[in-house]
Amino acid sequence: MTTRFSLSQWGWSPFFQQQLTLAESSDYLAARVIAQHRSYLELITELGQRKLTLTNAMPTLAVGDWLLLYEDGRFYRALDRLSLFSRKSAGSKLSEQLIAVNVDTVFITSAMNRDFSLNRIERYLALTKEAGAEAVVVLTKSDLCENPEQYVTQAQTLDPFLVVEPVNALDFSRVKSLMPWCKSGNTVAILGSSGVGKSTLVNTLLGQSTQQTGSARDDDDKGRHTTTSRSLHPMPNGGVLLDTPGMRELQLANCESGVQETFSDISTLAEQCRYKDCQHESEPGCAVQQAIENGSLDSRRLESYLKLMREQAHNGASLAERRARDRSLSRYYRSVLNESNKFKKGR
Ligand SMILES: Nc1nc2c(ncn2[C@@H]2O[C@H](COP(=O)(O)OP(=O)(O)OP(=O)(O)O)[C@@H](O)[C@H]2O)c(=O)[nH]1
Ligand SMILES: [Zn+2]
Repeated sequence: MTTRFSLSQWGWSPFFQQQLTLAESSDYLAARVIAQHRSYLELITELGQRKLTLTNAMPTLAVGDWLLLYEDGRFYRALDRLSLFSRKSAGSKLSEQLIAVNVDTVFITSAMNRDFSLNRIERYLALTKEAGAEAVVVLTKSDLCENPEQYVTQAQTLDPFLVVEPVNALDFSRVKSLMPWCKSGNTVAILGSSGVGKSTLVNTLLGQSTQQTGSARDDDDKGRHTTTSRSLHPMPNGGVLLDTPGMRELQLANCESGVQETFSDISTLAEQCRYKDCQHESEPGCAVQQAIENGSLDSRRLESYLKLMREQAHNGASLAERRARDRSLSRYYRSVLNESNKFKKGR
C-alpha cells in the first residue's frame, strides 16, 4: 500500500511551485530533504520516503532543500532557496557548512525569568535576518512569571514591529498564539539558548501532530518521529517544524547585513555622523552618541550592536584567512604539479 503525502504538509508553497515549468510539474517528482547523512539524503515525496545517494555532480544540499527527481528517482535539479542558515566551520574541507535552508519563520525563544536577555534576542535576530527568514520572539514560562507583559514590553523596545508572543511551552492551549506560523506551506525553526524550553515547545507543537496524523507520517508505519533521524516534522495545522542539531551551534560570521538590519535605528543614525567611518565612541559630531545623550537610544543597545559587529567581523576575518590559506595551498599544489609536468616534458 502506498500512502500519499501532501507536499504542502511538508512546506511546499507557491514560491517553489512557480519555479517549475509546466513540463517539470508533470514529468518530475518534487522532493524535500528531511535528513542528511554522510553519503545519502533522506527525501520525502508525494509517494513516500526515498533515499538519494550523493554524487559529485549534485550541488551542495541541506535539510529543507526542495529538489526535482526523474521518475526513476535520480536527481534532476534543486530549486531556489527562500532562506539559508550556514555555519563557518574550522577543520572541515568546506569552510562554510549548510545547516538548514528554506525556513520561513524562526521562533526566537527566550524565558521570562532571570535568564531573559535582550542582547541574546538581538543576536538571534541578526542570524535570522542574515538567513533571510522571518522572526517571531517567543517568550516562555509565562506560567512561572508574575508579570509577562513587562517582558513583552522590553522585547518590543528592540523594534516596534517585532512580533512578541508569551507562551507556556508545556501547554498546547498556551501556544495557540503561534498557530498563524504553524500553517500549511510554512517551515518553522526554533532558536534559543539552553534551558529556555526549545525541546518542550517542539514536543508541544508536535504532540498534536503525532495524534492526528499518526502512522501516515512514516512509510514503515512505525509511528512516532523519534524512530527516524529526520529533521523535519509535520505539525497538526499543516506547517512543518525543522529541528536539526546544527541550528544550536550557529555563530555570527559575515552577518554584517543581518546585524545592520536588526539595528536599523543605529544604522540610520550613523548616516548622520560627521565622519563616515565613525566608531560611535568619542568622535565629535557622532549622531549615535547624541541620541544616547538625549535619551532616544539606549546605551545597552549601542553596546550590543558594537559587540555583535566586532564578533561577526572577527569570525568573518578568520574565515577569510582560512579561505586565503586554502587558496595559496592549492596554488602551491598547482605550481608543484606544473613543475613536475615541465620536468616530465623536458626529459
Ligand atoms: N513551567 C514551565 N516550564 C517550562 C516551560 N518551557 C520549558 N519549561 C521547562 O524548562 C526546562 C528546560 O526546558 P527544555 O525544553 O529542555 O529547554 P531547551 O531549550 O530545549 O534546553 P536545551 O536542550 O539545553 O537546549 C524543562 O524542565 C521544561 O519542562 C514553560 O513554558 N513553563
Ligand atoms: Zn557615530
